[in-house]
Formats: sequence, C-alpha cells, structure tokens
Amino acid sequence: MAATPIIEGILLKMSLQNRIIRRKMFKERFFRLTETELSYYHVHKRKQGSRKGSILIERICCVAVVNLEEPTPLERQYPFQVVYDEGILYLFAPDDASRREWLRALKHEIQNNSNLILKYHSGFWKQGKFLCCQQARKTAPGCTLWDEAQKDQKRSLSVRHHSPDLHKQNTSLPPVPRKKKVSMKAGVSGCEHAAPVNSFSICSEKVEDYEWYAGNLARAKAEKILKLEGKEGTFIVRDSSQPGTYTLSVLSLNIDKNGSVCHYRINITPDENYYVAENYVFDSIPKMIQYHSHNSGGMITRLRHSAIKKEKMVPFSAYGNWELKKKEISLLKELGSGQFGVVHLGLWKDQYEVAIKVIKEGNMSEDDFIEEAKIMMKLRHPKLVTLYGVCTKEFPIYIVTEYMSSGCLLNYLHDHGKDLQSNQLVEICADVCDGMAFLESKTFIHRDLAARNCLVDKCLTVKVSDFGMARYTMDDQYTSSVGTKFPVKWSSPEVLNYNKYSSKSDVWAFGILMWEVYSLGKQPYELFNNSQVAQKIMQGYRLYRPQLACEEIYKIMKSCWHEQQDSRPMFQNLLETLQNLNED
Ligand SMILES: Nc1ncnc2c1ncn2[C@@H]1O[C@H](COP(=O)(O)OP(=O)(O)OP(=O)(O)O)[C@@H](O)[C@H]1O
Ligand SMILES: [Zn+2]
Repeated sequence: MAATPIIEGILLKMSLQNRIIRRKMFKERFFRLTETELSYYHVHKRKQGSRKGSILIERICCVAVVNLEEPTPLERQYPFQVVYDEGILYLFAPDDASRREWLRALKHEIQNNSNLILKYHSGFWKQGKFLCCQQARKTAPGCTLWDEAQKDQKRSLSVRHHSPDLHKQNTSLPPVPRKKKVSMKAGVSGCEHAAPVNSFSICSEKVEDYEWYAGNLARAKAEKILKLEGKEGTFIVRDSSQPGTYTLSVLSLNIDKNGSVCHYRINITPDENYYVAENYVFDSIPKMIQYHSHNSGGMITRLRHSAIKKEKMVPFSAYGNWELKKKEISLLKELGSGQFGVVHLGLWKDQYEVAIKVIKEGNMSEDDFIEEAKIMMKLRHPKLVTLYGVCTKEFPIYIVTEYMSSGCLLNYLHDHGKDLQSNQLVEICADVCDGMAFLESKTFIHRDLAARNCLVDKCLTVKVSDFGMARYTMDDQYTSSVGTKFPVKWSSPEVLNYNKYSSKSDVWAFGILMWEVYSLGKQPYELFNNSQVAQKIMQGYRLYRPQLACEEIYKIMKSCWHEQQDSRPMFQNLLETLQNLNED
C-alpha cells in the first residue's frame, strides 16, 4: 500500500536507552507521516531494511513540544514528543516552523483517537526521571495540562468532514521544506498491491505506477530475480544506493547463455531529464523505458519483459471480504502437504495466484479457527504471509493465502543456502524478525515459529506463515509437549514445563530459526531426540555456534535462549540489532 505522505522530512531522533546496542543517542532519520502511521527510515542507505520503525497513528495519545530545561546544542533546539502506548518518542525539528508543521500535521491525524490524554510531561525523561516534575517512573501521570486534547476533540467534530487537510490550509506559517519525494518502501513491497499497468504504455510519469519498478531491492537480489525469469531482455528498475536515483538492471543471454545482468545507472540531468544512453534523453523514466523497449540504444539488449508481474498478485482492494466464494477458486497444482491437509497453487477469479490449504476433515478444530480467522485477516504486514480469506460454507474448508513461489524457507536453505552471502543470511533473519516484531506489537503469539513455517517469495523476501495455527490442530502428537510431533527443539523451558506461551517463547524459537539459517537448514540438536533435548535445555545446554555465524550473530542467538523469559530481548530490539549489523 503506497499511502500518500502527509508530511515527510529529516528529524533527529533520540534513541531510547537500548541495552543491547548503544550507538549514537541522536540519529538523523527520514520521517514520514501517513494516515495510518508515523514511520522512519535510514537517511543514507535506502537499501533493504532501511525502514527503521514506525508507530501506528491509533496508538498515539499526545503530541507536544518539550521544554528545554538545560543548555542544548543548536541542532536540538526544537524538540517535540510523540507519546504512544509504549513510550515517548523524542524528536528534534531543524527549526521552529518545521516543528510547528509537524505538530500540526500529527495533531490533525490523531484528533479522533479515543486514547488522547489530558496531561503530559512538558520536560524530557532523563536519567531516570522527568525533568518537569521529577517523577521517577516512566509511566507516571502527566504533570502539565494538554489543552490540545479538548480543543482537538471539539475541532474534530466541526471540521473533520469539511476539511480533511486542516494542517495544509493554514498558510500563515512557512511550509516545511519537503524532501523531494523518493520511494522508501521497505523490502520489495513494490511487487504488491499496485494497479496492473502495462509495462510499456505511458499512463503515468511515476515509476511507482509500473510493475517493472521494484523499489528498494539489493543488487544481488535483483540479479537472482532476473536470472530466475531467464528470458532475454528481462528488466527491472530499482532504487540505487544513492537516494533519489535509480538503476536499470537488464538480463541478456547474448554473452553468456546462462544469462548475465547489466546494471545501468539512470542519469538525471540538472533540468530533470533522464537517460541511460547519452544520446537519448527523456523527461520521465517511463518514457525512457518505453523508448528502450524498441531500441537498445547502446544497452546490451532492448527491454522486453518486466521481471515482476503484478497482475498475478491480489490487489489490496480485492480482499476485504473474508468469506470467499469457492466457485471463484480453481486449484492448479499441488505444492505440498502439512498437518492440516494438502496445499495447492490456484487462481482466484481466474487471475490472481493464491495458495489454498484444503483442510482435511477431522484435522482442525474448524469453528475456533473460523472465529480467529477474522483477527488474522487484519494482521497485514509485508513480512507476514497474507491471509486473503476462507471458504467455510461447505467441506472441505479452504484457507486462501498469498502464494509464495520459492516455497518454504527450510527447503530454500537446503537447496540454495550455499549461494547465499553473509549479508543475505542476516537479511533472512531480519525479514522474519520484522514480521515477528509486528506480531509482538499486536501481542499475537505465533507458537510454532521455525524455518519450516516461513515461506520465500519470488523476490526472495522471507515471510512468516502459519501464525497462531498451532492452536487448531486436533492431533495430540502435535499438541502435547511429549507428543512425537511437538516442536520440542524450538520450545523454551517455560513452554516445555508449563505450556506457557508468550512473545518471549516466540523469541526463543526465533533464536533456533537463526541457528537453522546459519547452518543452512540443519536439524537442531541433530544427535538428540526430543526428550534428550528437553532434558539438556533444563540443564542449561545450548546449541553450538554454526560455522557461518560470527561471534556477534551467535551472541544474538544466545540472547534468545536466556533461561528467564524476561531477560530475552524483544523482537523490536532484535530487529534494530540485525539491521545495524547489516549496515556496518
Ligand atoms: N503460501 C504458500 N505458497 C507456496 N507454497 C506453500 C504455501 N503454503 C504452503 N506451501 C507449501 O506446502 C507445504 C505444506 O505447507 P503447510 O503449511 O500445510 O505445512 P508445513 O508448515 O510444511 O507443515 P506443518 O503445518 O505440518 O507443520 C509447505 O512446505 C510449502 O512447500
Ligand atoms: Zn512531568
């Protein structure tokens, strides 16, 4: 979903005291506010994983200026705070006008929130207390009346329906200098949810509107995708490492019959024209692509096929309804089978590729699942396999999900693990961690996280699948911790002892998954059976360091296997650690 930004720009962000990594206290981040979230990104490297975090608008309960109560460097003269259910985000605008613009935009977006607070803290939280009132608890009630709370609620009643753009209408203040719009999508979300557009007809000047635009996609991944397609002239346009610029990657079989990929920088002239070959200059990238679909113009070959086919993916607008019509679904081929039944590749409405789990009768407690499916449908994240809907009106029940063409992560590691570079191993872990951090933020417990329950898509993004499904299995061998199919090797001590599941037991499993990734799909504790493993875990025994894992990576795994669940990191922390690792 490419939501339009309401306001965006660079702000300084104060780090929370993070026990795992303490790098810089204040970091420059690129912030973007949309109707649904405030998200922030790495400023320089817009590579995979550049998205650093986000807060959902609905979780914000106050935004206000913070008072400067001690001498402060120039670049931090204009602080403001975003108070949300999990803490306070302190941000610093470059100047007063910018701060006012941000406050106005944020207040406007949150004005209808039901959780707005009446009092807040006008001073910073610093060294264990609030500077305004000296209270020493982070959750201490506010000391300063937030007059905005009442004002905004009143205003929302009278204005909202007339003026959706309240903050933009007030022109008495100078506008924030806006950064030129560059796409900062995390991962390759460019593959998803966009209107199908023919590659070569010009219907828009924006690259985002074309299927050949892959967004933020690393060079190595781009090469894989092109070679997978394997056809002469397959191409992709992706963000290059320098912000605001693009790279055109093209596959040709002319030089090497296995295919070689050329990467062309798309040059921009001072008057914003674009070219790859100097003699052919165009006022937009789509026009340039159209031209080169007929003429190679000095490139290795002409552009023939987009490597990404958007029309096979289900557009976001199409799956609002969770009960799907069975007659609109056709099964094409079997993909594999699991505890609930056989999984098929199929088509929905004759056009969208989907995966369909055909539930074998008696394998699932179906009523419970159907109840929960409504909740699971709302768990949408680029690193979670999307649940499109279910067919429950007749047997067998269908569960229809996003199709992931490269199959399950475990098999992927077995088959292609040797070709993966070390930064790609981190990326796999970071993808999974990203999806899990989202589940954690929704307090949704996976219960069966493992490489076998993650899937890999055609862009080689890894997504978490089967979240929460363990609860609906009817086979005792899965549900009892002494059952032969119970995932003992992924289970934390409190799960084995008391059946106590939490996001922290998911973190344990994530550590094991990291181990699977770094041993390219080996069976954990391969020399031991389940009951031996359970015993050894209680005695404090842990998995060894896989050869491909450096000390730093192994330290992360081990932190997930802390005996005490409270001492294990949260997914949100793990994600930052992994992303920072890949930046260095
Ligand atoms: N969305 C999907 N896209 C592509 N392939 C899939 C998809 N879902 C499942 N598969 C394939 O089908 C196989 C079976 O999947 P399923 O989730 O039913 O079982 P499992 O997770 O492998 O095992 P179990 O659920 O018994 O622990 C997977 O290993 C995978 O190869
Ligand atoms: Zn206070």
